[in-house]
Amino acid sequence: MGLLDIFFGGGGSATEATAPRYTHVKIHPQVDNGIPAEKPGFSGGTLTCKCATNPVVVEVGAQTAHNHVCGCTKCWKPAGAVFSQIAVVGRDHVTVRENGDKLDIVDASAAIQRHACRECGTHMYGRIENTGHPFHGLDFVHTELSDQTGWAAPTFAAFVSSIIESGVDPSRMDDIRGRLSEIGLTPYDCLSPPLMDAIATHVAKQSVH
Ligand SMILES: N[C@@H](CCC(=O)N[C@@H](CSCO)C(=O)NCC(=O)O)C(=O)O
Ligand SMILES: [Zn+2]
Ligand SMILES: [Zn+2]
Repeated sequence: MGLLDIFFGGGGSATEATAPRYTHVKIHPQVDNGIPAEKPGFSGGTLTCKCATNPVVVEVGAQTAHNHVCGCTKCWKPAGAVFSQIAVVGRDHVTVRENGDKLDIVDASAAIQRHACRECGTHMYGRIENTGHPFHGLDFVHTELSDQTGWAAPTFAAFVSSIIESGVDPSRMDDIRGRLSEIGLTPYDCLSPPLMDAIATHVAKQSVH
C-alpha cells in the first residue's frame, strides 16, 4: 500500500460498511441499543426518581442541550452502567413538583450541587450556585428519568479516562473508546471542544490582559 492509499483509504471502497466490532461493550442503557431520536419541537417533560412510593418528581419545561455520556465519578449512573448520561437546561425551566422534601445536596462544595433523593440515591438535578462559573444558569439533568421521548440525543462522551477512577480496568479503555466512537459518541477526556472553548472564552473575558 502506498502513501496515497494510506491517506485516502486504499484497500476498501468508500461505500463499504464497517461492521460494529464492540457491541459486547456496554456504555449506558440509553445508548447501548441505539440512541433514541430527538424530536423537533420537543418542549420538555418530567423526571421521576426510582422510589416505588412517593417518588420525587421534577419538571423540566424545555428541551435540553449538550447531552452527553459522562465517565466522571460524580455524575449519577443507573445500576451497572459505566457512564452517566447528562444534559443541561436553563435553571428557570427546572421545578420540583412532588416530594421535594426527600432531596439532599450530595456535595455542597462541588461546582455542580447535585440534588439527590435520599431514599433511592437518584440525582434529580445539579445546580451551579457560583455566579462566576462558566455554566452558571444551567442545571444538569438525566433525561432518562423521564417517560417522554424526544429529548436531545447524546452527541459525545466526556471524562472518559475518569471511569478508571471508578474502578474500570485500564486494559478495557481501547474497547470502551472503540465502542463510543462506533456509536457516534466521540470520546473526550474532558468536555467536548465547543464546551471547552466556551469555558476558555469565559475565563479569557474574566482575566485582565
Ligand atoms: N476526574 C474527575 C472529573 C470530575 C469532573 O470534573 N466532572 C465534570 C463533568 S460533570 C458533567 O459532565 C464537572 O464539571 N464536574 C464539576 C462537579 O462535579 O461539580 C472525576 O471523575 O471525579
Ligand atoms: Zn427516590
Ligand atoms: Zn460527570
